[in-house]
Amino acid sequence: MEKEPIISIKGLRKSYSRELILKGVDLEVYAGEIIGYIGPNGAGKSTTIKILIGMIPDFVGDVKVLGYDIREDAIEVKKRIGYVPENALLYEVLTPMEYLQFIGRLYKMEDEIIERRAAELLAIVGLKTHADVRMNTFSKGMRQKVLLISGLIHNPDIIFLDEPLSGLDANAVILVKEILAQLKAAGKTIFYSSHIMDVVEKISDRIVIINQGTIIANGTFEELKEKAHSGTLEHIFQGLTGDAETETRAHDFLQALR
Ligand SMILES: Nc1ncnc2c1ncn2[C@@H]1O[C@H](COP(=O)(O)OP(=O)(O)OP(=O)(O)O)[C@@H](O)[C@H]1O
Repeated sequence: MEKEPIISIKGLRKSYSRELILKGVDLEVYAGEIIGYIGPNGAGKSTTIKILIGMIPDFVGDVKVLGYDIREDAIEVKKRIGYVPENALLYEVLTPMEYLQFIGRLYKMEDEIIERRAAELLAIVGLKTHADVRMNTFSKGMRQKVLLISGLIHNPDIIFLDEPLSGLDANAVILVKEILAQLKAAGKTIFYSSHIMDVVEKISDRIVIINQGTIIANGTFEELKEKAHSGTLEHIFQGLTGDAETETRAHDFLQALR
């Protein structure tokens, strides 16, 4: 019997006002995969992820996550998934501990478990001494670490990460990469969107490239490399998304400053 996908997207179209942003996306993701979802600025990556997590309900097409229709059973899906955005409205008057308590309670976790996990996770990412400090003084990277924990604290089955490394220092990036690898080893499914190509290249089982609302490539890094006759994901990306005149554009930029 064929395995059922854990995420199934069929004929997904999404417009903002009258502009068609997603132009018929079809994609299946299987349990335990790490999907690297990449594309140029404005291609529709965040829009796809927001639809998958039930944040945007008005779209055309069929979207199933964990077997649930996302339009009909968004609450069931939300209980079982985690979402780490690039930027989110952190309640800055709160401390990380207060914020994580708030998030944990939304997931109906017991206070004792929330506190234990939050304390452990904050210590692991180097925020032990900041657990009870208001976040309005935090750097971008410190906020990002809190967001990362808030997306994982309920130990979800599928994790959606939208540019999760934003603002993180090199050590934190290495730590997050290792955490993702271990989450995969623990059987989790990871849907990962980022512009940092070398990380996507290293961690993804499968890379999906979206350009102007359409999926233009879907395969393992090795498969994409073979098709594109190119050595790095950065070059494959550049070749497929058509921005080959970087040098001329940089030159024009400087000319315009004169
Ligand atoms: N709420 C909104 N209202 C109107 N247009 C929107 C809205 N959100 C996104 N868009 C538009 O939809 C398109 C896709 O945006 P999206 O955020 O999905 O792109 P992305 O691939 O995640 O880009 P980036 O790499 O820059 O984060 C863009 O043209 C954007 O301007």
